[in-house]
Amino acid sequence: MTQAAIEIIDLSKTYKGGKRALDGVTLSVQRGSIFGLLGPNGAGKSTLINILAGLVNKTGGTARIWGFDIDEQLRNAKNSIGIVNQEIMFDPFFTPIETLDIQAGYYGVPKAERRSMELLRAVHLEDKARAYSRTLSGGMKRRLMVAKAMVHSPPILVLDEPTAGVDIELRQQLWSYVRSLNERGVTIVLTTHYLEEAEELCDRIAIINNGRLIADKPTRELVNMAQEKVVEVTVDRDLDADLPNHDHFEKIERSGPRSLTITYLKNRATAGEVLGLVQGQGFAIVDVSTHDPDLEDVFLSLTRAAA
Ligand SMILES: Nc1ncnc2c1ncn2[C@@H]1O[C@H](COP(=O)(O)OP(=O)(O)OP(=O)(O)O)[C@@H](O)[C@H]1O
Repeated sequence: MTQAAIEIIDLSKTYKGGKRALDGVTLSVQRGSIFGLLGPNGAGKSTLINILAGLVNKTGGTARIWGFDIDEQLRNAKNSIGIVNQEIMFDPFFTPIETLDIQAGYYGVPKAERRSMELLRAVHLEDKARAYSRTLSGGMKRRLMVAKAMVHSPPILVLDEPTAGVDIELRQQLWSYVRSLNERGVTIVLTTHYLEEAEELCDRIAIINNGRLIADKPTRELVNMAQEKVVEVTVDRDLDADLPNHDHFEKIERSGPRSLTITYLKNRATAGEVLGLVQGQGFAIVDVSTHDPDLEDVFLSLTRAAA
């Protein structure tokens, strides 16, 4: 079996003062995947990432990065991962190109192998190569952080909330760069509050809440976990106060003179049955559309259940 890109077993962290930020988290990230780590504010995502980055000491469990144990082979572990933190961290008096060169030097990348300009081009900052970093906009700074995390060509890139405060267009650019890295074989781990983003980008999603893992599944499976489905039905005549009803319907509402919005649980009924029940009550169906549950629905129901 190929080794995982990241393997975490029973990872725990209790901060001084007693806050238990991680409580026995076990998960593994497959090589070549895009893995999403989701959770409400304060769930423990940054703590987990900071442990991998060597910025926070764990209080229990083990973590291996690209097969290297963070306790026993820290240098190899660190060389295998590039981390983009939530906070913007670089000297504002250096230019972007200097920032990348210095970082490459820090990782011992020989001058001939440095790809600073190529990295700036990839994050659309080549025209800012020689500007002071402090003059960059927030979105530009974030893209510089991504380039900085990639100077040593790590096989894993971790992004902790990389698009917080970044506008939609820049976010799209950032994600297309992240996708192209992934296509070239880089394993991606990201935390985000944008659930749609996670749904669109990630192959697999783990959710943590209060320091505990509450889900870890392929994205599709996770989305399928939402039981509520909604079907919009247009019928052939005006609806009066007597709406069709059945105990298979969780909720039924009139959304127009001839249209109905029916919510049902997919483990109790199928769309066909729901439509059959409407027809059975004397309505001919003119049009139908369905709404599939998205990650937001799953996320809310899981975090609510675990609260
Ligand atoms: N240095 C610290 N000392 C004490 N408690 C801390 C420290 N850092 C984080 N915590 C606490 O640990 C818990 C987990 O925080 P963490 O930053 O890992 O969450 P998060 O999921 O990344 O949240 P967010 O999405 O808001 O960044 C929180 O209750 C937080 O207040």
